[in-house]
Amino acid sequence: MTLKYLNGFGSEFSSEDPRRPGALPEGQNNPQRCPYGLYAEQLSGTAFTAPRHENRRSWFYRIRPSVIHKPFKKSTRAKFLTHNWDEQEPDPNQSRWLPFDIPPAKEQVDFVNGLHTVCGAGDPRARHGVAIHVYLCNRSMDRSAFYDSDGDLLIVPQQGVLKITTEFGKMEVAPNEIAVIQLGMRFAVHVDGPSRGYILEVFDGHFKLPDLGPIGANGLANPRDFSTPVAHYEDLEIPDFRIISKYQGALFEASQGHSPFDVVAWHGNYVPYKYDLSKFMVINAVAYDHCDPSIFTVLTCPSTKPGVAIADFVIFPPRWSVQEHTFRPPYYHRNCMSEFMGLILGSYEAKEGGFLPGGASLHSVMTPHGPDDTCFKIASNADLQPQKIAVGTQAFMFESCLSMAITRWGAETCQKLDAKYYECWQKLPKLFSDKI
Ligand SMILES: O=C(O)Cc1cc(O)ccc1O
Ligand SMILES: [Fe+2]
Repeated sequence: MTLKYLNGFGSEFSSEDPRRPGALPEGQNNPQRCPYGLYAEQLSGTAFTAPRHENRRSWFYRIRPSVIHKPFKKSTRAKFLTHNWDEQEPDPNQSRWLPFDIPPAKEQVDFVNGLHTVCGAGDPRARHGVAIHVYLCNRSMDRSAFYDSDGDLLIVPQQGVLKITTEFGKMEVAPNEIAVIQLGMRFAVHVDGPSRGYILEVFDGHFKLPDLGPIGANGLANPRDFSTPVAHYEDLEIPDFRIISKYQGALFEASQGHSPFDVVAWHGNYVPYKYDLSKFMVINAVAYDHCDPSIFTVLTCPSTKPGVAIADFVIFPPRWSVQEHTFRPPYYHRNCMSEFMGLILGSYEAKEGGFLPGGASLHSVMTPHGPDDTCFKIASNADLQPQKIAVGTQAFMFESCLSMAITRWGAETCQKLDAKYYECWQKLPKLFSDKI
Protein backbone atom coordinates (compact mmCIF):
# COMPACT_ATOMS: atom_id res chain seq x y z
CA MET A 1 0.00 0.00 0.00
CA THR A 2 1.37 3.43 -0.92
CA LEU A 3 1.11 5.70 2.07
CA LYS A 4 -0.14 9.27 1.83
CA TYR A 5 1.64 12.16 3.51
CA LEU A 6 1.15 15.84 4.27
CA ASN A 7 4.01 18.00 3.06
CA GLY A 8 5.71 20.88 4.86
CA PHE A 9 7.92 21.66 7.83
CA GLY A 10 6.54 23.27 10.99
CA SER A 11 3.18 23.77 9.28
CA GLU A 12 -0.27 23.70 10.84
CA PHE A 13 -1.73 20.45 9.54
CA SER A 14 -5.06 18.75 9.99
CA SER A 15 -5.97 15.20 9.08
CA GLU A 16 -8.99 12.95 9.36
CA ASP A 17 -9.17 9.21 8.72
CA PRO A 18 -11.45 8.99 5.63
CA ARG A 19 -13.44 6.23 7.37
CA ARG A 20 -14.83 8.85 9.80
CA PRO A 21 -15.53 12.08 7.89
CA GLY A 22 -16.22 15.03 10.17
CA ALA A 23 -14.20 13.56 13.07
CA LEU A 24 -12.21 16.78 13.41
CA PRO A 25 -14.28 19.28 15.42
CA GLU A 26 -14.95 22.48 13.54
CA GLY A 27 -14.19 25.89 15.01
CA GLN A 28 -12.97 24.73 18.44
CA ASN A 29 -10.69 22.18 20.09
CA ASN A 30 -12.91 21.04 22.96
CA PRO A 31 -16.55 20.58 22.01
CA GLN A 32 -18.72 19.42 24.88
CA ARG A 33 -19.03 16.12 23.03
CA CYS A 34 -16.60 15.33 20.22
CA PRO A 35 -17.87 13.81 16.94
CA TYR A 36 -18.21 10.00 16.95
CA GLY A 37 -17.81 9.92 20.75
CA LEU A 38 -14.07 10.63 20.51
CA TYR A 39 -11.95 12.08 23.30
CA ALA A 40 -9.94 15.29 22.76
CA GLU A 41 -6.31 15.20 23.98
CA GLN A 42 -3.56 17.78 23.53
CA LEU A 43 0.12 16.85 23.07
CA SER A 44 2.32 19.83 23.97
CA GLY A 45 5.78 19.95 22.43
CA THR A 46 6.67 23.34 23.88
CA ALA A 47 5.68 25.21 27.04
CA PHE A 48 2.15 26.59 26.76
CA THR A 49 3.66 30.07 26.81
CA ALA A 50 6.45 29.56 24.23
CA PRO A 51 6.58 32.40 21.69
CA ARG A 52 4.12 31.85 18.89
CA HIS A 53 6.78 31.16 16.22
CA GLU A 54 8.20 28.37 18.40
CA ASN A 55 5.00 27.06 19.92
CA ARG A 56 4.31 23.41 19.01
CA ARG A 57 1.24 21.39 19.96
CA SER A 58 -1.21 19.00 18.39
CA TRP A 59 -4.75 17.95 19.21
CA PHE A 60 -5.80 14.31 18.96
CA TYR A 61 -9.37 13.07 18.61
CA ARG A 62 -9.05 9.50 19.79
CA ILE A 63 -11.10 6.51 20.83
CA ARG A 64 -9.65 6.53 24.34
CA PRO A 65 -7.45 9.11 26.10
CA SER A 66 -3.85 8.02 26.72
CA VAL A 67 -4.37 8.13 30.46
CA ILE A 68 -6.13 4.73 30.50
CA HIS A 69 -3.19 2.51 31.44
CA LYS A 70 -1.97 0.56 34.47
CA PRO A 71 1.00 1.97 36.46
CA PHE A 72 4.43 2.10 34.82
CA LYS A 73 7.00 -0.38 36.11
CA LYS A 74 10.73 -0.60 35.39
CA SER A 75 11.32 -2.45 32.10
CA THR A 76 13.97 -5.08 31.46
CA ARG A 77 14.16 -4.29 27.74
CA ALA A 78 17.11 -2.70 25.91
CA LYS A 79 19.96 -3.73 28.20
CA PHE A 80 22.46 -1.56 26.36
CA LEU A 81 20.49 1.66 26.45
CA THR A 82 22.15 3.93 28.97
CA HIS A 83 22.78 7.54 29.95
CA ASN A 84 25.56 6.64 32.33
CA TRP A 85 28.47 8.55 30.82
CA ASP A 86 30.82 7.43 33.58
CA GLU A 87 31.03 3.74 32.69
CA GLN A 88 34.43 4.21 31.05
CA GLU A 89 37.47 6.38 31.62
CA PRO A 90 37.45 9.42 29.29
CA ASP A 91 39.22 8.67 25.98
CA PRO A 92 40.32 11.51 23.68
CA ASN A 93 41.50 9.19 20.89
CA GLN A 94 40.07 9.02 17.41
CA SER A 95 37.52 6.18 17.49
CA ARG A 96 36.24 4.13 14.60
CA TRP A 97 33.82 1.24 14.69
CA LEU A 98 33.46 -1.52 12.12
CA PRO A 99 29.83 -2.17 11.13
CA PHE A 100 27.76 -3.02 14.20
CA ASP A 101 26.38 -6.58 14.13
CA ILE A 102 22.69 -7.13 13.53
CA PRO A 103 21.50 -10.07 15.66
CA PRO A 104 21.29 -13.42 13.83
CA ALA A 105 17.80 -14.74 12.93
CA LYS A 106 17.75 -17.14 15.88
CA GLU A 107 17.82 -14.19 18.30
CA GLN A 108 14.58 -12.25 17.91
CA VAL A 109 15.23 -8.59 18.67
CA ASP A 110 12.83 -5.72 18.03
CA PHE A 111 13.57 -2.00 17.62
CA VAL A 112 13.35 -1.14 21.32
CA ASN A 113 15.34 -4.15 22.49
CA GLY A 114 17.84 -3.40 19.75
CA LEU A 115 18.71 0.08 21.04
CA HIS A 116 22.38 0.36 21.98
CA THR A 117 23.89 3.60 23.24
CA VAL A 118 27.30 4.41 21.75
CA CYS A 119 28.09 7.80 23.27
CA GLY A 120 26.56 10.95 24.66
CA ALA A 121 26.63 13.71 27.24
CA GLY A 122 24.24 15.57 29.49
CA ASP A 123 21.24 14.70 31.54
CA PRO A 124 17.59 14.35 30.55
CA ARG A 125 16.61 15.53 34.04
CA ALA A 126 18.21 18.89 33.27
CA ARG A 127 16.81 18.64 29.74
CA HIS A 128 20.22 19.27 28.28
CA GLY A 129 22.32 16.79 26.35
CA VAL A 130 22.52 14.26 23.54
CA ALA A 131 22.74 10.51 23.21
CA ILE A 132 23.78 8.61 20.11
CA HIS A 133 22.36 5.13 19.74
CA VAL A 134 22.36 2.45 17.08
CA TYR A 135 19.40 0.12 16.59
CA LEU A 136 20.18 -3.48 15.62
CA CYS A 137 17.06 -5.57 15.15
CA ASN A 138 15.39 -8.25 13.06
CA ARG A 139 11.74 -8.42 14.11
CA SER A 140 8.78 -6.12 14.43
CA MET A 141 7.51 -4.66 17.67
CA ASP A 142 4.48 -6.65 18.75
CA ARG A 143 1.67 -5.34 21.00
CA SER A 144 3.93 -2.53 22.18
CA ALA A 145 4.55 1.14 21.50
CA PHE A 146 7.45 3.32 22.52
CA TYR A 147 7.76 6.97 23.43
CA ASP A 148 10.65 9.07 24.62
CA SER A 149 10.04 11.43 27.55
CA ASP A 150 13.68 12.57 27.43
CA GLY A 151 14.13 13.93 23.95
CA ASP A 152 13.52 13.95 20.23
CA LEU A 153 14.71 11.05 18.10
CA LEU A 154 16.27 11.57 14.69
CA ILE A 155 16.37 8.11 13.12
CA VAL A 156 18.74 7.31 10.25
CA PRO A 157 18.07 3.85 8.76
CA GLN A 158 21.14 2.26 7.19
CA GLN A 159 19.80 -1.21 6.37
CA GLY A 160 16.15 -2.24 6.07
CA VAL A 161 12.98 -0.19 5.62
CA LEU A 162 11.25 0.92 8.84
CA LYS A 163 7.47 0.88 8.82
CA ILE A 164 6.60 3.25 11.61
CA THR A 165 3.09 3.36 13.03
CA THR A 166 2.54 6.55 15.01
CA GLU A 167 -0.42 8.14 16.75
CA PHE A 168 -0.58 10.51 13.75
CA GLY A 169 -0.59 7.72 11.13
CA LYS A 170 1.94 5.56 9.33
CA MET A 171 5.20 6.31 7.57
CA GLU A 172 7.74 4.20 5.73
CA VAL A 173 11.35 5.19 6.07
CA ALA A 174 14.01 3.59 3.88
CA PRO A 175 17.81 3.93 3.98
CA ASN A 176 18.74 7.40 2.65
CA GLU A 177 15.63 8.78 4.33
CA ILE A 178 15.37 9.96 7.94
CA ALA A 179 12.52 10.15 10.42
CA VAL A 180 12.07 12.49 13.36
CA ILE A 181 9.83 11.38 16.21
CA GLN A 182 9.55 14.17 18.73
CA LEU A 183 9.30 14.11 22.52
CA GLY A 184 6.36 12.07 23.74
CA MET A 185 5.04 10.79 20.40
CA ARG A 186 4.09 7.13 20.56
CA PHE A 187 5.23 4.80 17.81
CA ALA A 188 5.86 1.18 16.90
CA VAL A 189 8.42 -0.03 14.38
CA HIS A 190 7.83 -2.90 11.97
CA VAL A 191 10.74 -4.33 9.99
CA ASP A 192 10.96 -6.82 7.13
CA GLY A 193 14.24 -8.39 8.17
CA PRO A 194 17.68 -7.51 9.53
CA SER A 195 17.68 -3.78 10.20
CA ARG A 196 20.32 -1.36 11.35
CA GLY A 197 20.52 2.39 11.78
CA TYR A 198 21.63 5.32 13.86
CA ILE A 199 19.68 7.54 16.26
CA LEU A 200 20.48 11.03 17.48
CA GLU A 201 18.55 11.86 20.63
CA VAL A 202 18.50 15.49 21.79
CA PHE A 203 17.27 16.45 25.24
CA ASP A 204 17.22 20.25 24.80
CA GLY A 205 14.58 20.98 22.23
CA HIS A 206 13.30 20.29 18.77
CA PHE A 207 15.04 20.14 15.41
CA LYS A 208 14.71 23.12 13.10
CA LEU A 209 15.73 23.90 9.57
CA PRO A 210 18.91 25.96 9.63
CA ASP A 211 18.69 29.64 8.72
CA LEU A 212 19.88 30.22 5.17
CA GLY A 213 21.48 33.68 5.51
CA PRO A 214 22.90 34.85 2.19
CA ILE A 215 21.89 31.57 0.51
CA GLY A 216 18.44 33.13 0.24
CA ALA A 217 14.95 31.78 0.61
CA ASN A 218 15.54 28.36 -0.98
CA GLY A 219 18.09 25.61 -0.67
CA LEU A 220 19.51 22.86 1.51
CA ALA A 221 16.54 20.86 2.87
CA ASN A 222 13.45 22.59 1.49
CA PRO A 223 10.39 22.64 3.79
CA ARG A 224 8.04 21.18 1.19
CA ASP A 225 10.08 17.97 1.06
CA PHE A 226 9.26 16.97 4.66
CA SER A 227 6.41 14.48 4.97
CA THR A 228 4.06 13.87 7.88
CA PRO A 229 1.66 10.90 8.11
CA VAL A 230 -2.09 11.21 7.61
CA ALA A 231 -4.54 10.11 10.29
CA HIS A 232 -5.11 6.37 10.43
CA TYR A 233 -6.73 4.64 13.37
CA GLU A 234 -7.12 1.08 14.56
CA ASP A 235 -9.92 0.17 16.97
CA LEU A 236 -8.36 -2.82 18.69
CA GLU A 237 -8.88 -4.32 22.11
CA ILE A 238 -5.55 -5.97 22.87
CA PRO A 239 -4.99 -7.48 26.30
CA ASP A 240 -1.68 -6.38 27.81
CA PHE A 241 -0.61 -3.94 25.13
CA ARG A 242 2.65 -2.46 26.42
CA ILE A 243 3.39 1.27 26.43
CA ILE A 244 7.15 1.67 26.84
CA SER A 245 8.42 5.02 28.07
CA LYS A 246 12.00 6.16 28.14
CA TYR A 247 12.05 8.42 31.17
CA GLN A 248 15.12 9.95 32.82
CA GLY A 249 17.36 7.58 30.90
CA ALA A 250 15.59 4.36 31.93
CA LEU A 251 12.80 2.32 30.35
CA PHE A 252 9.43 1.80 32.00
CA GLU A 253 6.40 -0.03 30.73
CA ALA A 254 2.68 0.05 31.44
CA SER A 255 -0.05 -2.33 30.37
CA GLN A 256 -3.30 -1.26 28.73
CA GLY A 257 -6.13 -3.12 27.07
CA HIS A 258 -6.21 -1.37 23.71
CA SER A 259 -4.08 -0.09 20.85
CA PRO A 260 -2.76 3.46 21.37
CA PHE A 261 -2.96 4.00 17.60
CA ASP A 262 -6.61 4.98 17.90
CA VAL A 263 -6.42 8.60 16.73
CA VAL A 264 -9.23 9.17 14.22
CA ALA A 265 -8.39 12.81 13.49
CA TRP A 266 -5.78 15.31 14.58
CA HIS A 267 -4.60 18.84 13.92
CA GLY A 268 -1.56 20.83 14.94
CA ASN A 269 2.05 21.68 14.25
CA TYR A 270 3.74 19.14 16.58
CA VAL A 271 4.13 16.11 14.34
CA PRO A 272 6.44 13.26 13.35
CA TYR A 273 8.01 13.60 9.91
CA LYS A 274 10.35 12.04 7.40
CA TYR A 275 12.71 13.43 4.77
CA ASP A 276 14.38 11.89 1.75
CA LEU A 277 18.06 12.88 1.81
CA SER A 278 18.28 12.64 -2.00
CA LYS A 279 16.09 15.79 -2.13
CA PHE A 280 18.74 17.92 -0.39
CA MET A 281 19.70 20.90 -2.56
CA VAL A 282 23.45 20.84 -2.26
CA ILE A 283 25.30 24.15 -2.18
CA ASN A 284 29.10 24.35 -2.19
CA ALA A 285 32.20 26.16 -3.42
CA VAL A 286 32.28 26.61 -7.19
CA ALA A 287 35.59 28.48 -7.41
CA TYR A 288 38.17 27.46 -4.82
CA ASP A 289 38.68 26.06 -1.30
CA HIS A 290 36.78 23.64 0.87
CA CYS A 291 33.56 24.86 2.50
CA ASP A 292 32.96 23.96 6.13
CA PRO A 293 30.54 21.02 6.36
CA SER A 294 27.86 23.22 7.97
CA ILE A 295 26.90 23.96 4.35
CA PHE A 296 25.36 20.45 4.37
CA THR A 297 23.20 20.91 7.51
CA VAL A 298 19.82 19.22 7.13
CA LEU A 299 18.44 19.91 10.61
CA THR A 300 19.74 21.60 13.73
CA CYS A 301 18.82 21.58 17.39
CA PRO A 302 20.10 24.96 18.56
CA SER A 303 21.58 25.72 21.96
CA THR A 304 20.98 29.03 23.71
CA LYS A 305 24.30 30.37 22.28
CA PRO A 306 23.84 32.00 18.88
CA GLY A 307 25.05 29.73 16.07
CA VAL A 308 26.06 26.89 18.40
CA ALA A 309 24.14 23.64 18.02
CA ILE A 310 23.36 21.07 20.67
CA ALA A 311 23.42 18.88 17.59
CA ASP A 312 23.45 19.37 13.86
CA PHE A 313 22.51 16.63 11.42
CA VAL A 314 24.83 17.05 8.44
CA ILE A 315 25.08 14.90 5.30
CA PHE A 316 27.75 14.39 2.65
CA PRO A 317 25.60 13.88 -0.44
CA PRO A 318 26.51 13.08 -4.03
CA ARG A 319 27.57 16.33 -5.76
CA TRP A 320 29.96 17.86 -8.22
CA SER A 321 33.37 18.79 -6.92
CA VAL A 322 34.75 21.57 -9.12
CA GLN A 323 37.12 23.72 -7.08
CA GLU A 324 40.29 24.90 -8.84
CA HIS A 325 43.79 24.80 -7.28
CA THR A 326 42.25 23.25 -4.17
CA PHE A 327 42.83 20.24 -1.95
CA ARG A 328 39.24 19.08 -2.29
CA PRO A 329 38.69 16.48 0.50
CA PRO A 330 38.02 17.55 4.09
CA TYR A 331 40.94 19.50 5.55
CA TYR A 332 42.95 18.36 8.57
CA HIS A 333 41.44 19.92 11.61
CA ARG A 334 40.75 20.07 15.33
CA ASN A 335 37.26 21.14 16.32
CA CYS A 336 35.71 22.62 19.47
CA MET A 337 32.66 20.46 18.64
CA SER A 338 32.31 16.62 18.77
CA GLU A 339 31.91 14.88 15.43
CA PHE A 340 30.15 11.50 15.27
CA MET A 341 29.94 10.10 11.75
CA GLY A 342 28.11 7.18 10.17
CA LEU A 343 27.86 5.81 6.66
CA ILE A 344 24.55 4.93 5.03
CA LEU A 345 25.75 4.02 1.54
CA GLY A 346 28.97 3.79 -0.46
CA SER A 347 32.20 5.26 0.85
CA TYR A 348 33.39 8.54 2.37
CA GLU A 349 35.73 10.86 0.52
CA ALA A 350 38.24 11.31 3.38
CA LYS A 351 38.76 7.58 4.02
CA GLU A 352 39.70 4.92 1.50
CA GLY A 353 38.91 1.93 3.70
CA GLY A 354 37.87 1.00 7.21
CA PHE A 355 34.92 3.40 7.43
CA LEU A 356 32.13 1.15 6.21
CA PRO A 357 28.34 1.33 5.89
CA GLY A 358 26.82 0.51 9.27
CA GLY A 359 30.03 1.50 11.09
CA ALA A 360 30.86 4.83 12.72
CA SER A 361 33.57 7.19 13.89
CA LEU A 362 33.91 9.70 16.70
CA HIS A 363 36.34 12.60 16.64
CA SER A 364 35.95 14.26 20.01
CA VAL A 365 36.50 17.85 21.07
CA MET A 366 39.95 18.97 19.80
CA THR A 367 40.90 15.47 18.62
CA PRO A 368 42.88 15.91 15.38
CA HIS A 369 41.60 14.13 12.28
CA GLY A 370 41.36 14.40 8.51
CA PRO A 371 42.07 12.44 5.34
CA ASP A 372 44.02 9.20 5.60
CA ASP A 373 47.38 8.87 3.84
CA THR A 374 45.99 7.36 0.63
CA CYS A 375 43.35 10.04 0.30
CA PHE A 376 45.91 12.78 0.94
CA LYS A 377 48.23 11.43 -1.75
CA ILE A 378 45.53 11.00 -4.37
CA ALA A 379 43.90 14.38 -3.72
CA SER A 380 47.20 16.27 -3.68
CA ASN A 381 48.05 14.98 -7.15
CA ALA A 382 44.62 14.74 -8.75
CA ASP A 383 43.82 16.34 -12.07
CA LEU A 384 41.28 18.94 -10.95
CA GLN A 385 38.59 18.24 -13.51
CA PRO A 386 34.97 18.56 -12.40
CA GLN A 387 34.37 15.31 -10.60
CA LYS A 388 31.13 13.71 -9.49
CA ILE A 389 31.27 12.51 -5.90
CA ALA A 390 29.55 9.23 -6.64
CA VAL A 391 25.82 8.80 -6.70
CA GLY A 392 25.14 6.04 -4.22
CA THR A 393 27.19 7.48 -1.38
CA GLN A 394 25.83 9.04 1.78
CA ALA A 395 27.86 9.70 4.90
CA PHE A 396 26.46 11.83 7.71
CA MET A 397 27.60 13.58 10.84
CA PHE A 398 25.98 14.29 14.19
CA GLU A 399 27.96 17.32 15.34
CA SER A 400 27.48 18.50 18.90
CA CYS A 401 28.84 21.28 21.09
CA LEU A 402 28.87 18.75 23.95
CA SER A 403 31.88 16.66 24.85
CA MET A 404 30.63 13.10 24.53
CA ALA A 405 31.64 10.00 26.49
CA ILE A 406 31.65 6.51 24.99
CA THR A 407 29.59 3.88 26.81
CA ARG A 408 30.91 0.50 27.87
CA TRP A 409 28.91 -1.08 25.06
CA GLY A 410 30.54 1.28 22.56
CA ALA A 411 34.02 0.84 23.96
CA GLU A 412 34.04 -2.88 24.76
CA THR A 413 30.90 -4.96 24.55
CA CYS A 414 30.18 -4.35 20.87
CA GLN A 415 33.73 -5.48 19.98
CA LYS A 416 33.74 -3.26 16.91
CA LEU A 417 36.14 -0.55 17.98
CA ASP A 418 39.05 -0.58 15.54
CA ALA A 419 42.21 -0.36 17.66
CA LYS A 420 44.27 0.29 14.52
CA TYR A 421 42.36 3.35 13.35
CA TYR A 422 45.21 5.73 14.22
CA GLU A 423 47.44 3.89 11.73
CA CYS A 424 45.68 5.45 8.75
CA TRP A 425 47.52 8.73 9.42
CA GLN A 426 50.93 7.41 10.48
CA LYS A 427 52.36 7.12 6.97
CA LEU A 428 51.58 10.72 6.02
CA PRO A 429 54.96 11.76 4.65
CA LYS A 430 57.04 14.73 5.62
CA LEU A 431 57.05 16.75 2.40
CA PHE A 432 58.76 19.84 3.75
CA SER A 433 61.67 20.99 1.59
CA ASP A 434 63.68 24.08 0.77
CA LYS A 435 61.74 24.50 -2.51
CA ILE A 436 58.53 26.55 -2.40
O1 LIG B 1 35.84 15.21 9.78
C1 LIG B 1 35.08 14.98 8.86
O2 LIG B 1 35.29 14.14 8.00
C2 LIG B 1 33.85 15.87 8.68
C3 LIG B 1 34.24 17.12 8.00
C4 LIG B 1 34.08 17.24 6.64
C5 LIG B 1 34.49 18.37 6.00
O3 LIG B 1 34.28 18.46 4.69
C6 LIG B 1 35.10 19.39 6.69
C7 LIG B 1 35.24 19.30 8.07
C8 LIG B 1 34.81 18.16 8.72
O4 LIG B 1 34.90 18.03 10.05
FE1 LIG C 1 35.88 16.66 11.13
